[in-house]
Amino acid sequence: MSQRKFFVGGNWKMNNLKKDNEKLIDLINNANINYDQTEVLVSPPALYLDFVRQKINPQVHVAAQNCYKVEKGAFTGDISPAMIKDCGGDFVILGHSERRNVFGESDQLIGEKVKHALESGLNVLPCIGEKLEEREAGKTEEVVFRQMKHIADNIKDWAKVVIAYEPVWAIGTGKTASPQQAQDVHAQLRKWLASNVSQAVADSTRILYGGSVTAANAKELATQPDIDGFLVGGASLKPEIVDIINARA
Ligand SMILES: O=C(CO)COP(=O)(O)O
Repeated sequence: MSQRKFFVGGNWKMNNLKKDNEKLIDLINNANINYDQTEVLVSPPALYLDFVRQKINPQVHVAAQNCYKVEKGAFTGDISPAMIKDCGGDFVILGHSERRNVFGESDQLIGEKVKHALESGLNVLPCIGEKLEEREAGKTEEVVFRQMKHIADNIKDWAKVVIAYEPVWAIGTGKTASPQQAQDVHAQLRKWLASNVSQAVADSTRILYGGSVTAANAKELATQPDIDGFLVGGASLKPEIVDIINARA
């Protein structure tokens, strides 16, 4: 188990209306959570950032699920880091596999978004991960290292960065990576950071695992030395998120 502070994020994706958000907020606000031990983040759809920020425990980070790479302009339908901050958000998830694969975002664009979000003063949570066919072709490392490089090249202040490794084949499928499979990739990513950024950054940067995390599998995943927490989708909409947050408690 690492000395890095445990970190659990709930990516609500495009789910829930205000009344459901209120229930989730109540759940988290009333739960027994040791915030000295675990950092907690929730990521509602951007429309609800303000609403969630007003109501949730101030110790909980509030993240947008995406943003664009400039502060303002003629980009119909998009939002900027300045707007996220204005609505009380302090983090943004970037490069989620659904952004990459459903909305066609490139490594290059994700790198540019990381750069602008950091320059705007947000913390960033960039996501990387291979598809099933890439894993089966033995290309997992090649893919995640390439994704990581486009992100890392745009980061100056690593204290504002938490990485999520989310194998695409494990997202929303009920197929979690085994603790060993996840640990292996996390260890390789940390080695990559040591060689390509610095040993200090490799030692201090949290690498979260995401992909079908549940209360049932979180505890064992959380014992792996290079897994520093989770980015949770489906289970973050249910009461079990509290058990996942407390997986190391
Ligand atoms: O995409 C994810 C979190 O960002 C993971 O989603 P699930 O936990 O639903 O598999």
